[in-house]
Amino acid sequence: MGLVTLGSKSPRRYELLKKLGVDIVVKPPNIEEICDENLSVQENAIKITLDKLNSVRENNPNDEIILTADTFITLDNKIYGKPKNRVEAFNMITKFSGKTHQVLTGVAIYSKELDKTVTELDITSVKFKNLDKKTVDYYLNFNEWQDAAGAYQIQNMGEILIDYINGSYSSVMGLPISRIYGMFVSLNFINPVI
Ligand SMILES: Cc1cn([C@H]2C[C@H](O)[C@@H](COP(=O)(O)OP(=O)(O)OP(=O)(O)O)O2)c(=O)[nH]c1=O
Repeated sequence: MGLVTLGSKSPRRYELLKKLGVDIVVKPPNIEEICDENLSVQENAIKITLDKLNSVRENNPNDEIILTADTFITLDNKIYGKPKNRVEAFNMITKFSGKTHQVLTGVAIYSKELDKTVTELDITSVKFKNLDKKTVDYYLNFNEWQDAAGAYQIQNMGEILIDYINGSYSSVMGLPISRIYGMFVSLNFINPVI
């Protein structure tokens, strides 16, 4: 099997992709993540994922397989990315308290051999428990909010905030592994027939 260029600086994405047994080289994109107000939330998730893909492709025109992704959260038509500071993180988690939000993860994969790009969008629902101020502050002290869309990390102590999820756990972490397997198969990169 060939080498996958992972266009992401996220260590979670690296670990998740590794589980598929592929060899990986990390080459993060160089873009500003800008949403287009004329697009829907879903369209924006794919747009930013493709912006990342195009950036990595431009800088690495000889790479065979390039994968990029983008994760953000929506609740009541508002988009939540990574919080800039602890106050923003506190407000985000408080907004999610007792409610169900959607985690959107867009994925784009380019195959040079086929000269083809495939994209998918995973939407997973996450229901938060009713959280009092003390619990939110207790969670924020773990400092997981600093590098996660929505200010929590399901794979770490973020689990204490969650009632249940409906969808893909790996997608909430940053990469929907089951979908990516299907995308690799469709691009003939993984061949399940031995
Ligand atoms: C909701 C949630 C997000 N996250 C992380 C996954 C992503 O790394 C991050 C979402 O931000 P992204 O902007 O999608 O990704 P990134 O900036 O970390 O990396 P890159 O743009 O280089 O690909 O939030 C978790 O680790 N756990 C969670 O439960």
